[in-house]
Amino acid sequence: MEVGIIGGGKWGQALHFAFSKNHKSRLYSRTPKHIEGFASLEEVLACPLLVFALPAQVVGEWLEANFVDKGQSILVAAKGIDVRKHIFLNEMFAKHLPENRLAFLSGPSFAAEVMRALPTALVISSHNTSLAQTYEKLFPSFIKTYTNDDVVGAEVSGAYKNVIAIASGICDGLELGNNARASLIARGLVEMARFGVHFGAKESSFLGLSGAGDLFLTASSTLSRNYRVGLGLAHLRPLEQILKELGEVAEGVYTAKAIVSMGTKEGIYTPIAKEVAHMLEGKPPLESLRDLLSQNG
Ligand SMILES: NC(=O)C1=CN([C@@H]2O[C@H](COP(=O)(O)OP(=O)(O)OC[C@H]3O[C@@H](n4cnc5c(N)ncnc54)[C@H](O)[C@@H]3O)[C@@H](O)[C@H]2O)C=CC1
Ligand SMILES: O=C(CO)COP(=O)(O)O
Repeated sequence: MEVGIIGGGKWGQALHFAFSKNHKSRLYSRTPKHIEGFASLEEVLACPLLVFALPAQVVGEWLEANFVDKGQSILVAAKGIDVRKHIFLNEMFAKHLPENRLAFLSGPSFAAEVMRALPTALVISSHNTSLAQTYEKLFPSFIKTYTNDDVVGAEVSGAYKNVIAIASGICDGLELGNNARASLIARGLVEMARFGVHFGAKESSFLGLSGAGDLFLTASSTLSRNYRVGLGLAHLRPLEQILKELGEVAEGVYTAKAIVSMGTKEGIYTPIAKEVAHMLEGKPPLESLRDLLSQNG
């Protein structure tokens, strides 16, 4: 099969590496890369199976400016919620192609480990079962895949866990201990499930790889960019400087704000996301964590 990847960041390159094991994979990014299979945008858009691996915040403008509908399907590999429009990515993509040509990728998967061909498990979610199964065939044997039809569950899990990972990094950066971190992660899981179920997600998705799996991974490892943002905030470093040094996307920074807006509008209880948004705007981390973890919080 032939697959075209849009986005040459860490995740786009890792997926390209994985797909290239058994298939013809082409990768396009705005900055040319010296890797086998690098292709022009035109060549990539001509592939029947596309994978979108750019940050969530650029989805709208990228599709408007570049997407040409030739009947291709898209597997969305970004994990975030648009901070300006406050809508899920499936709604943004649905403006450009029908939902039966859309699928979403989620699950615990650091690009750096996929690049080393380490065992990984991923979920492909689509309202079109046969499309999910087609994308499944692209993955090599070191990646175990599962399919389901819970698109909103996959999206909310992938986006929300980044916000909880920032909180967890802050908790560890402040050296508040393992008890505190475990309680944040567990409460974070409940919080993200409540948010997702409100928008139609299945609760069971949050107990599996997309939810608990990716949350546990991201909220407990310095390999996570979002967790590292949290560590930086705990050490009272300015956000701008943290992001500049990171040099890669940390989706939770934007998704926290989107969740708070959507939660406020819909009357959903999102205490951890709210405190993360406050800390990103300058609230002292110790004060925020006390508000979250103390008896009166
Ligand atoms: N790195 C990882 O381990 C994983 C990342 N993801 C998700 O995949 C998405 C992409 O992440 P990474 O590749 O890791 O980020 P990255 O920061 O490594 O790369 C992002 C890429 O997007 C490009 N880009 C940024 N704005 C652009 C624009 N306006 N137009 C065109 N290109 C633009 C950058 O030049 C860069 O090549 C994120 O939503 C992330 O949450 C999902 C699973 C794992
Ligand atoms: O989504 C990821 C792993 O599943 C990557 O997390 P970070 O973006 O925090 O590095």
